Amino acid sequence: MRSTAEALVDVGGDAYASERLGAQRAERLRSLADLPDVPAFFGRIDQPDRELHIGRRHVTDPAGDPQVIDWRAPVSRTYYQASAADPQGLLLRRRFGFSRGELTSYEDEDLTRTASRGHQDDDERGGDGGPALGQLVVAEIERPRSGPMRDIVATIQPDQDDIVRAPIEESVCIQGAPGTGKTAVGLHRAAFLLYSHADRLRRSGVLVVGPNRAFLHYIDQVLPALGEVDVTQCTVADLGPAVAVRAADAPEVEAVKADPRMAQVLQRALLDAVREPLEDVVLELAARRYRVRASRVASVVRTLAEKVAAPAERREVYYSAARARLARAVAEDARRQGEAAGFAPTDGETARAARSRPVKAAVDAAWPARRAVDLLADLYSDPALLARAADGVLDADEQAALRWETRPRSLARAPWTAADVVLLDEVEGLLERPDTFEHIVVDEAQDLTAMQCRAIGRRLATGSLTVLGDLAQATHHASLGRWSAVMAHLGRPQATVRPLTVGYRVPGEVLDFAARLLPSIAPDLPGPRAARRAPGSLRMRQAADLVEVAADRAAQEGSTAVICADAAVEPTAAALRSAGLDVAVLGDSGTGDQLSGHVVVVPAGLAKGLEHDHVVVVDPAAILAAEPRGLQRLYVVLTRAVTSLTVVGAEGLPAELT
Ligand SMILES: Nc1ncnc2c1ncn2[C@@H]1O[C@H](COP(=O)(O)OP(=O)(O)OP(=O)(O)O)[C@@H](O)[C@H]1O
Repeated sequence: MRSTAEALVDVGGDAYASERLGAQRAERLRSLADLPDVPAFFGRIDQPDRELHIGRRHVTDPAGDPQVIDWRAPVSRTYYQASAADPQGLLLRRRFGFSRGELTSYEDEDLTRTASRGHQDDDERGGDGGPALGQLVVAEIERPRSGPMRDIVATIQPDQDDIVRAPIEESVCIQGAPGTGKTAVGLHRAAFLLYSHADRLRRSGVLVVGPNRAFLHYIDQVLPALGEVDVTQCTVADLGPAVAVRAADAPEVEAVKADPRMAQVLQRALLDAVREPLEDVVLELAARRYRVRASRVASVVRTLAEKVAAPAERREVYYSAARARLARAVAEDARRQGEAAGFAPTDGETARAARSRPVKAAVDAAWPARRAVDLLADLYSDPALLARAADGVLDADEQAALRWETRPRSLARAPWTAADVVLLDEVEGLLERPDTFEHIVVDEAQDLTAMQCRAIGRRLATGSLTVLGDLAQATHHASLGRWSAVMAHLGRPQATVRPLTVGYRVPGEVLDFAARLLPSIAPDLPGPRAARRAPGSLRMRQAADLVEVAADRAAQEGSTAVICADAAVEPTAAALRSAGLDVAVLGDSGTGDQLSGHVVVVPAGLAKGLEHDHVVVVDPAAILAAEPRGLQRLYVVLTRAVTSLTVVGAEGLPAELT
């Protein structure tokens, strides 16, 4: 297929057509480029009359006959869904095992055996009564981690496949315990939708929103490995305007800024400067003078203000565009007067009149141009404006929490906080229509505040959402706590919540241990079930044993992370280095070499969503004490391990875990 594409000659009817053909061919070659170590197929299904190989993309022979079927094609579905109990027309499923691109093994499942026989085989039962996993699937899950996240296309499980292939119209919300594959499922769903609805999605795109740069860096190879290179990935902060964050809010201040009532306050503040004019506008149109009555202009201003204040999904007019509309309305009024008097001003003359000085002055007075940063700075530093905008919405204490002592002279150096960026984005969403996407995948969504949800929802004009998260891992104090609230603020309140309960990452011993925190942090959630058990995977050690434990784990195959309270990162790294260990520290940006260092020290605040073969959790008491939701943070860090978890300083574990 590659040589066919390479051999084509880009001759179109003219230079432009030839150039377009060349660009298309380059695109095709790019999508056909092989990634080293990525085999052309990973599975086979045998139907009574044919055998089909399943792979990451279609492969055809020179005659155009399919040799490998794309995993996303409808016929591939049986590869993921068939079981002995419900063979779906298959006789056999074969999984191929590869090592560094070389075929090393295969495993057959005879789907003609009856269900009861299959499930009684000891080696087919999952760790905690979960699904029966073949040896190749277990080997894939346990394969040592290094570097970024991998795709799971060869081994997607039936409950995961249901979500991956849910119809594009359906917004889905997935509540899944740690390591159940939420992130993997969300990314594979993006790839599935891009394949199944290529035209629709390539035009307006797919967006993946993650919690921080380190996480985005960790997942950024998955979609390219699946042949999808045109997906935008960003953090919620990236959605907002590029202002430098120079300050942090106290929790009670952040709680006010994250509250959805702020949307109303900001909208009122924006429209506060809009004035119905008291004076007529006198303007020239096609060399004649006209007077447009103040009452006429006022009525246009009122209508526009109502339209700008409409809920986002029904908003037709944005604040900035309303200025041009107002100017046009004034000029059009003059034109009608001219027509009534027997003149016929042209479109061009009317447009010129709309740009004339008296009309501009009238628009500036009635509907002043605004910038988000000015508006928010005004709101924070002008108590009278704040009182007008927040009247009946925020109480006196809440208003006081927002106030700045003084308005900084330069707004570029203002003490903006992360929550302010979200508010600035809300204002920008009133000023201009944001760029929108046809599908948005939101990961770690349990931590979103109402205002962050609104920022994401605004970017979803008519499309649908895949929302992934675990309420038990919600560490942000202003997060919403209920999926119904998250989905409502995202603008898709009807979404169904689907659970994923089988944990693939964490061995049963470790998962059961961490889950003892659930009654305290998320009593309504079902306990997770581990797909496999690994005796000896959980160990408790004294604080003094840190260096010895880290050295021992680092000597094992796979990645080793030492997770500690954010404030303890430097001393912990220093202690390990002075013992001669090769240590990297994971920073916000999460660059590759930090992730593949021999021992990587991970601040607890950045551990979410990541995983490592061996995890050493240092001083749980400090992690617990570092933040109001310390128990949730501890649950996150205890559920990062694929192979082993060692708690160092186990004497400081909370009562639930001792
Ligand atoms: N069907 C599968 N086959 C092989 N590996 C899988 C499968 N499902 C999940 N995994 C692996 O399990 C690990 C956890 O997956 P993932 O990170 O998507 O879980 P998560 O639910 O997002 O976890 P967290 O709650 O910690 O964010 C990953 O290494 C992933 O590759």
